[in-house]
Amino acid sequence: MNKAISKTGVVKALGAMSGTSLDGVDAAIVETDGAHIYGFGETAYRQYSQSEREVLRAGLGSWGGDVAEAAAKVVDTAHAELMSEFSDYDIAGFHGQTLAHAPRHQGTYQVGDGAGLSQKLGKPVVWDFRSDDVAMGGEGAPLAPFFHFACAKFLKLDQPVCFLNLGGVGNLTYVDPRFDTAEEPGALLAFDTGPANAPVNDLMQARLGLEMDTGGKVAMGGTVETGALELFLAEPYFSRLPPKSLDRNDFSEMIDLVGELNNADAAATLTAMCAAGVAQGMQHCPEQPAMVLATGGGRHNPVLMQMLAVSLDCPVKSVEEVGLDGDMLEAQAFGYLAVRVARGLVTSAPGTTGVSACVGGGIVSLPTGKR
Ligand SMILES: Nc1ncnc2c1ncn2[C@@H]1O[C@H](COP(=O)(O)OP(=O)(O)OP(=O)(O)O)[C@@H](O)[C@H]1O
Ligand SMILES: CC(=O)N[C@H]1[C@@H]2OC[C@@H](O2)[C@@H](O)[C@@H]1O[C@H](C)C(=O)O
Repeated sequence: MNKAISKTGVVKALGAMSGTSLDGVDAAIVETDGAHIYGFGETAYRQYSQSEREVLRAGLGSWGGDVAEAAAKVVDTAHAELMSEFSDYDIAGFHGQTLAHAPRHQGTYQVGDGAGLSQKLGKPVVWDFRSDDVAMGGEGAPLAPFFHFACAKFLKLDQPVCFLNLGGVGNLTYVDPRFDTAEEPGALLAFDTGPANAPVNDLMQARLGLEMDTGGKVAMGGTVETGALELFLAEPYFSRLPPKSLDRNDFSEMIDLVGELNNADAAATLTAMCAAGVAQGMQHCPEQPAMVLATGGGRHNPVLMQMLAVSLDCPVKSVEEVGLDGDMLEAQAFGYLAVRVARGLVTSAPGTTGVSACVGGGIVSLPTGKR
């Protein structure tokens, strides 16, 4: 029996996530029994410094070795600092940083030492969420869908909706809250839609030394180059049926498709590629959702949001419009999933990662003396 937390009842979980954008670590409290959400609590953010970000960037694509070890140190330090700001919680969920993801080949690789973090925080820590799903033949991502299902129930929604995370990579969860549980076939369909902000960020970095196209200001003055957009949509990824997932750099060559364009046209075209990947992906939804709820940093980009509004057949809203926190949803997701793991509940299903049967996963590390 797992003694990380009590077997039943509502607990406070602290989730922490370091996403593909490499901007920083988000941490947030969620109150849950592993099935339902009862409330959300404190949140915090710790930005990576420029030099830390460079170490992480150097580690991307590696499956171990010195660069990965250096990245792991940055991840461990940043998480320990940020999560130490919290004390009132029962268990933590630690996603770590994905350095590489190729579920059908080498697997999936998140750095970060959950056992060490548990010692530092003096709390049970759940980590390595993705490996078991991949070992069972799943994509290992996305994992937020079970949390999205719980959010839809928390919001008392009674029609299908989509959660659309616009991070470095985009991922979509179709949720049908008319089902009782997330495990039931048909309750969830999820997949990565394509690159979201990562190519635009890379373009801004390469051409202007900027981290992002803040407010879509560069893209706003540009014209979408339809030839490049068509070449992008011809990528075999878009004709694959979901579930399916991506590595951050799977589409890094997209930047070459806009190489000849001026900054504004290039940014507009890469932004349009993100929206087009989502529109393409939406065709896989079993029913037209009542709305798309956008979360992640891309929802702050009005150019991207406008492109989505034009290309999707249903309203597109920020999750804030229904009372959720779009900067913290992924961190909350890993807090929620930590409780599921600790209580032996599954965290993915055939409809979310393509795994052959519902599967749990994750390692539970307990601080010394608390076994
Ligand atoms: N004001 C803004 N204007 C335009 N883009 C923005 C703005 N704020 C954030 N973004 C974009 O959102 C990105 C960060 O998004 P987010 O924090 O959701 O990513 P992530 O969680 O690291 O990625 P993933 O979900 O793929 O793991 C930034 O790198 C930037 O591209
Ligand atoms: C392998 C990996 O880390 N994937 C991330 C990434 O970032 C967005 C998208 O690609 C999604 O599949 C996933 O993260 C979210 C939190 C998830 O697992 O739901």
